[in-house]
Amino acid sequence: MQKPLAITTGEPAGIGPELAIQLAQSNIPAPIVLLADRQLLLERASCVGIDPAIVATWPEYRAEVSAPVSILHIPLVVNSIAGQLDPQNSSYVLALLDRAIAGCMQGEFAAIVTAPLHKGVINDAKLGGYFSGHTEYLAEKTHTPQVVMMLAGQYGTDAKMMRVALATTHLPLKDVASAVTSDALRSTLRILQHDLQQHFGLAQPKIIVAGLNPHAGESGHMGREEMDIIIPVLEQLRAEGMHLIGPLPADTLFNPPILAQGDAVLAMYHDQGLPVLKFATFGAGINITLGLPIIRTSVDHGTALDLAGKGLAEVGSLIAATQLAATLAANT
Ligand SMILES: NC(=O)C1=CN([C@@H]2O[C@H](COP(=O)(O)OP(=O)(O)OC[C@H]3O[C@@H](n4cnc5c(N)ncnc54)[C@H](O)[C@@H]3O)[C@@H](O)[C@H]2O)C=CC1
Ligand SMILES: NCC(=O)COP(=O)(O)O
Repeated sequence: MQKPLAITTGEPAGIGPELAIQLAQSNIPAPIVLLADRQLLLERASCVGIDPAIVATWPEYRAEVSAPVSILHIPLVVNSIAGQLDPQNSSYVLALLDRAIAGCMQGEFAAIVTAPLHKGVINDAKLGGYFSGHTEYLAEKTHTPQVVMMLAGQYGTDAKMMRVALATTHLPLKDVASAVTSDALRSTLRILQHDLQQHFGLAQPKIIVAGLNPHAGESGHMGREEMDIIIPVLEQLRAEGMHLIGPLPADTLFNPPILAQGDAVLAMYHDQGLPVLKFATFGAGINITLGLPIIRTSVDHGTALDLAGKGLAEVGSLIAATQLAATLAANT
């Protein structure tokens, strides 16, 4: 049998469990295993008016559902109420991830697809060590020195593809400039180019690189990171054959004619690139972690505590992330 995709259902008080149930009813071209507390899934299914008809426990499957689905039961620490965070369940959220990572590394699962978790409540739980997000946690647990966060989605009436990768991920804004070093930028661009070639069939990807400062530093008068770091790195990598455009001012590079010149944008920080991507593609965007030894995709949204347990959350992003994981797994 085809190896299944592991779906971590994320923060139990958020929308992840009910979206996972909806995903299980949709047409996914691969078997899926939902990592969750079984009772939580059944409760949230009834909240949103779905009879999930999933009784199989991984590694069993029931063939009569549209996609072969099973549940890998991991118990909650305490009962979870939709919309109400409880730090006591943070170890449960990490246990879902740890099990999925171990299964992927050992060849049990073909890929991990993550429903959203809540970074704040995991830190509130004080489990030892700062928790930045899935991206950094996956890098640490797979012993990967550097990964790249990229979000992608279709936008506009002609369904153009927008891909936005980040040079830095979950950092306080005050720490961003010092994190944009020559070494980090070089390896980010190499990982981005490699994975665009390997996973997205782009033989010679064109990457548009944003500046860090307003107007890309205005020739050094409005910040020197472009002159001192970004431009030298781009020149070096162009000499190696990479097709790089920029650094361009971030406020104008998302104009459609400029965007059309590249296959992906490298933004210097989270809130430089992602607001544009999410504005354009929200509800169907995908987050993919590049540079990992395993395949990991995710949704473009968070835990949406305001919608949890109400059946109002859109499942499009989780379906898109799962379909991409299935495609990447089939091509690997
Ligand atoms: N992959 C992940 O695990 C991610 C986790 N987060 C985490 O989620 C938590 C909450 O973040 P927020 O900034 O409040 O963002 P959020 O995405 O949870 O919510 C922002 C707004 O979008 C709406 N929304 C979100 N998902 C939706 C969906 N599927 N369908 C319809 N409407 C939806 C919410 O109702 C809310 O109005 C934070 O702790 C954040 O770190 C955020 C992004 C990704
Ligand atoms: N806004 C995207 C985001 O925060 C993704 O975080 P994660 O996938 O690293 O948990």
